[in-house]
Amino acid sequence: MNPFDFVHETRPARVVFRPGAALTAPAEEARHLGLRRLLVLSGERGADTARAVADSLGDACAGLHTGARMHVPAEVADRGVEAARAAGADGCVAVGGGSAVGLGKAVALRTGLPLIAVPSTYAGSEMTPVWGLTEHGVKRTGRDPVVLPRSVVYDPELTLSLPVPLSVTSGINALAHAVEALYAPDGSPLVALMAEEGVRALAGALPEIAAAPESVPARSRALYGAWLCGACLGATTMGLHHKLCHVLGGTFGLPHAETHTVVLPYALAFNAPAAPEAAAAVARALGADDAPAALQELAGRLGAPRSLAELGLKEADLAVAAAQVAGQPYANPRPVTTDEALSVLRAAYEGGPVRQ
Ligand SMILES: NC(=O)C1=CN([C@@H]2O[C@H](COP(=O)(O)OP(=O)(O)OC[C@H]3O[C@@H](n4cnc5c(N)ncnc54)[C@H](O)[C@@H]3O)[C@@H](O)[C@H]2O)C=CC1
Ligand SMILES: O=C(O)/C=C\C(=O)CC(=O)O
Repeated sequence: MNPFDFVHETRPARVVFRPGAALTAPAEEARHLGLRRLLVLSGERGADTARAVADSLGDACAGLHTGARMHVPAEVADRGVEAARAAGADGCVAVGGGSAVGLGKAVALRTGLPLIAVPSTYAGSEMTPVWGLTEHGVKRTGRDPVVLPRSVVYDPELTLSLPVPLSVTSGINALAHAVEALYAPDGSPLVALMAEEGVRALAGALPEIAAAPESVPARSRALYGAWLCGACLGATTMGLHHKLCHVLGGTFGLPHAETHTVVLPYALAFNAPAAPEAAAAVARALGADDAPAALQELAGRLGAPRSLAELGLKEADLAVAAAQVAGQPYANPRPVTTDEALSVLRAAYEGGPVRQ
C-alpha cells in the first residue's frame, strides 16, 4: 500500500483541554458559538456533575435531561429530542461518557442542534461524526457531520471519579479506535501518527491510573490519548473489531468498553497477517514484539475481564452473532466468512491466550 495516496479531512471540532474546565468552559464555548439556550444531557448516574455544569451556564441553561443510556435505544433518542424541543433549546451540552455524547448526537441528527461535549470517559465519541442507534435489537451506526460536537471540553479532573476498572476498559475502547484506524482503507500518515501516539499515551497512562487513580497528570495523559484515538476513529472507517462489538452490544446488550477490551486482541490477531504494518505500529507503541499478546497482557495485568462468557454472553449466541457480523458489508483488511467470525468470537468467548 502506498502511504502517500490518501484523502484526509481535518474535522472542525474546537478543543479546550484544562483541569477544572468543565465548570467554566461550557459557558465560554456557548458564547463563542452564539448559543443562548442549552439543554444539558447526561445519564442518571452522571446527573450530579451535569447539574453542576448546568448551573455554571447560568441563564444560558434551558434545562437538564438525564435520560442517556448505553447504545442509544431509539426511545431514548425520541425522549431527548422531545426534551430539546420542549425546552426551546438552540444547542445541547452532553456531560458524561459515550452514552451522554451519543444522546447528544442523536438529538443533533434529528434537530440539527449544535453539540458541546464534556466527556468523562475515554470512549472518544466526542471526536467523531459517527452516530449509533439501537432499535429492535439491532445497532445501526452512520456518519453525519451534523453530529460532530462543535466544541469539546476535556477536563481531566472530571475523570478522577471514573473507577479504575472502567478507566482501564474505556481506555482500551479508545485503543481499539487507533488499532482499526491503522489498517483502515481511508487512513493517512497523519492518522497513523495520531494512532501510534494515542496508543503510546494510553498504554502509559492506564497502569499509572490503576496505581494512582487520583493522579491528574495520568488522567490528563489518558484523556489526551483518548482524544487522539477518537480523532482516528472520526477520520477512518471501522473494521471487524468494531463490527463485532456493535453486534455484541446492540443485540446481546453486552457492556461497551468491557466488550471492546475482551475482543480487541482476538480481532487484531485475526487481521494482523493482512495488516503487518499496522500490527507493527501497535507493537512499537506498546513497547512489545507481539501486539495482540501485548494488548491482552496489558488488560489482564490491569484486572480487566478476559472473556465474553464473563460478560454474560451465552454459548448459543455465538452463531447468531457470527452470522450478523458476516452478513453486513464493512471494510476489513481480511475478508471474514461466517466460520471465521465464529472462530474469533469463540476465542473471545473462552478468553484463552490469543494466538495469531
Ligand atoms: N459514536 C462514536 O464515535 C462512539 C460511540 N460510543 C458509544 O458510547 C457508549 C459507551 O460509552 P462509555 O463511555 O463506555 O460508557 P457510558 O457513557 O455508558 O458510561 C459508563 C458508566 O460510567 C459512568 N461514568 C461515566 N463517566 C464517569 C466518571 N467520570 N465518574 C464516574 N462514573 C462515570 C456512567 O454514568 C455509566 O454508568 C456506547 O453506546 C458506544 O456505542 C463509544 C465510542 C465511540
Ligand atoms: O464502537 C465504538 O467504540 C465506536 C463507535 C460506536 O460505538 C458507534 C455508536 O454506537 O455510537
